[in-house]
Amino acid sequence: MKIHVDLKENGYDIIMEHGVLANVKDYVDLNRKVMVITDEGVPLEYATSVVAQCAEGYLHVVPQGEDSKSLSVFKEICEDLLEQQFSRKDCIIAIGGGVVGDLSGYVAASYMRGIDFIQIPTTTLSQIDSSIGGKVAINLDEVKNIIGAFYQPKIVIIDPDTLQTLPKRHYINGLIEALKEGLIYDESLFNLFEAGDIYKDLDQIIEKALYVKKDVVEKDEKEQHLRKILNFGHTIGHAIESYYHLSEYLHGECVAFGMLYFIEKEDIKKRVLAIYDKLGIKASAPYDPDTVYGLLCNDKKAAHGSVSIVKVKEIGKAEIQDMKLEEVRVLLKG
Ligand SMILES: NC(=O)c1ccc[n+]([C@@H]2O[C@H](COP(=O)([O-])OP(=O)(O)OC[C@H]3O[C@@H](n4cnc5c(N)ncnc54)[C@H](O)[C@@H]3O)[C@@H](O)[C@H]2O)c1
Ligand SMILES: O=C(O)C(=O)C[C@@H](O)[C@H](O)[C@H](O)COP(=O)(O)O
Ligand SMILES: [Zn+2]
Repeated sequence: MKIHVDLKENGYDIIMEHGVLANVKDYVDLNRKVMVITDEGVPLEYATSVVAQCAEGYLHVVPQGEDSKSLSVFKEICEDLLEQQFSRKDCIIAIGGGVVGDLSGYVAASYMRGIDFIQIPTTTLSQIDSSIGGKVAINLDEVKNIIGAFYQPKIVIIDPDTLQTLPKRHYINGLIEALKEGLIYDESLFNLFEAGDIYKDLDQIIEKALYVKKDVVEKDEKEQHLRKILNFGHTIGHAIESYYHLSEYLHGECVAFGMLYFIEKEDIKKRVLAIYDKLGIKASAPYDPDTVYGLLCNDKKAAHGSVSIVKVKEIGKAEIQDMKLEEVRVLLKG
């Protein structure tokens, strides 16, 4: 399957094909220096099989987990590129989840003010969400994605076969971003979670989620307004993720917490909670409201005492409403 993301200067294709990892050379110019970046939790054969297809391939493995989205790991990769004398005509390939993709993308956006970047996502989250749309970033002092850029990949190559080795908790974690997209944009995607099978319907879930993100990013690449809907659940979700030091709960699990605060109707909330039960995920985590409030003020949608909050009043439809931060503090206490 091929989906084209149509952006004026920097549109690109998303290729989704079982077994495509063996043929990356058919889609990407590998006759140059290529730095393949992965993390230690991703089966190494995924990266080595791509390095083997390169004229001059290099492999950089980072530790798994959020701590790799850091200035220190960013610096290590940049130093590696410099040492191997990478030029502007060379490229970076990210093979992994959202951590590897966000980190590698920010390196690609920064090194020599930008070199080619290719995403080969290997988690449900990165195949559904993080590999497209161009949001690349690292964390700073446990604040999520506070240093970053909008930097689109040249191509995204999705091999669903790589998900076969993904641990179940991470498999479920990534699906929450697709559930989010069903709630804010595509009721048929939501219905797949309510009535479908998250294993048998996986390709359909990924495809529908990709079309949601494609549609929204094409309309508002740099998140001036509409794209904020993709941040549904993230205002409180990111704050709770940081509250737990980016380690206790996974990103999608925190988004699941955050979404519930802004689903207006009780009957819809009940349907979402039934899906959480089906997925085996928690609906909340204990926290100190004032601490979470302090973290929430770092939200990139906040300014001058207010924050753009995404709300769902009907399934498949999101609204963006500016709320006083103080109102959100009251909500957190309630
Ligand atoms: N840029 C965006 O638009 C965007 C969107 C959503 C989330 N994110 C970010 O993505 C990150 C979360 O990404 P994630 O959930 O993919 O986590 P992750 O990148 O940490 O990967 C999850 C775990 O699975 C392992 N893994 C990856 N692929 C595997 C495979 N095929 N088989 C076995 N193990 C594998 C990794 O080593 C890691 O331990 C967060 O930092 C979040 O902020 C970014
Ligand atoms: O693509 C977007 O826009 C999103 O908001 C997707 C989110 O799922 C993702 O977690 C993103 O990284 C959060 O963006 P941020 O601007 O809050 O860091
Ligand atoms: Zn997210």
